[in-house]
Amino acid sequence: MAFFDKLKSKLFKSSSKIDDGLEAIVEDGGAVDTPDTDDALPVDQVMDTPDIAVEALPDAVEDDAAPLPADVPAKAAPEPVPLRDTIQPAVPDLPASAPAKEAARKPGLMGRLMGRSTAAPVVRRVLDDEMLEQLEELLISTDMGVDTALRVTANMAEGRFGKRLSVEEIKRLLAAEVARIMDPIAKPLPLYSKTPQVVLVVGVNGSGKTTTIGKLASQFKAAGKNVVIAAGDTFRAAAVEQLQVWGERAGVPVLTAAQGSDPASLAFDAMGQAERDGADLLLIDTAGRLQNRGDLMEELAKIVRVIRKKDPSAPHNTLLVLDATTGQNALNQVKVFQEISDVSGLVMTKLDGTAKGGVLVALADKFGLPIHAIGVGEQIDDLQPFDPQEFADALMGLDPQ
Ligand SMILES: Nc1nc2c(ncn2[C@@H]2O[C@H](COP(=O)(O)OP(=O)(O)OP(=O)(O)O)[C@@H](O)[C@H]2O)c(=O)[nH]1
Repeated sequence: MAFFDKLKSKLFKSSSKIDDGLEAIVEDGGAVDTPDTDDALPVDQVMDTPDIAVEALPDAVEDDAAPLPADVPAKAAPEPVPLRDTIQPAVPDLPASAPAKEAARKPGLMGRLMGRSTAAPVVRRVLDDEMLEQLEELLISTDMGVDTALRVTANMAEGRFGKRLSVEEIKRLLAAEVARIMDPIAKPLPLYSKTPQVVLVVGVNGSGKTTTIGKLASQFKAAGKNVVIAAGDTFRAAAVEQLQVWGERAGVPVLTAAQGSDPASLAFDAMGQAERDGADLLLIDTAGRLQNRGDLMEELAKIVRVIRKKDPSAPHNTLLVLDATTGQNALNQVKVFQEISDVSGLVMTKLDGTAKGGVLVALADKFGLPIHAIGVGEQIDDLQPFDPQEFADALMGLDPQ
């Protein structure tokens, strides 16, 4: 619960945008429940979940939850990541608590017969084409993207046209749809039995690569893993210093090279040190200068070539770090980095304080790449495992269920 509160308060900007927008949409053409309208449309009927949503829920959750034998071959056998506060994805509840909540707010039978109201009135609006369009626009404004917003709202509307919905009910229905899209891609960073496991971290400058590596190193170290960091962005002195600070804090060695020197040669040395140290994980930072794509592609390719001399199966993960505040531009970055490297999973940073959190839904919908973790601040604990239902609820501004 504490985790949820934190995520929710940190995703405040996305959720408050949806909050405000939904209030306005429902009030525009909605009406306060009266005894007549209550009787006409029982809440539990409104909240019936279409079959499509029910079927997709349980499957995806089991994948990563099963513990794995220790001696399985590399890449075949991920074990759950030992991130601090790891929360295994829960089977998303069907959106059943909204009716219960709102029913609880309604006056009892006697109260209604006597015309007494014991709670604030609930405004509901009939779901029609116009309202659906408004909902689409609202989701698009959180950077969910047109295609994804259309799909989310269409699924949510299925079987509910002509029914009267309240803000709370719409939030729960939309959250269920979002969680359904996100569920298959919520996967902790897999850990392999083969060590050192080499994790190449890529992303444009400023996306949060350095910070994410620092947080990952600290959290893995705290979980008992032996970690080595290679400060592979040899052009940016500030990035190297930042990594050294994280390294000191976490008690993790950070390998650096002279400014402007060849990152591939640093990566090679780091492989050597990781092997000598018996490290479990080698995290390699890389440059993010997309201005010259050809150069960056060649630089990454060279790093890969060189580390494969020591381990032909490396890198075992290529983590793309994306900045949520860039909104739809993040989609473009995935495309570009998929072209120049073998992206195996995503970390989305800066979800705190942005109204563009919906972009994560668009990413999940479009690329289906695993989301290993999300950044919700600059502190070590602000890198969290990705939980689809909590994310969906926080995005919609829902209270904990
Ligand atoms: N609010 C917030 N800030 C973050 C988060 N992750 C990183 N930052 C900040 O974003 C800024 C850029 O982060 P870096 O880790 O330096 O990004 P980078 O990709 O390594 O960028 P270069 O060092 O320029 O290559 C820093 O000020 C970080 O503190 C996050 O999840 N939330």
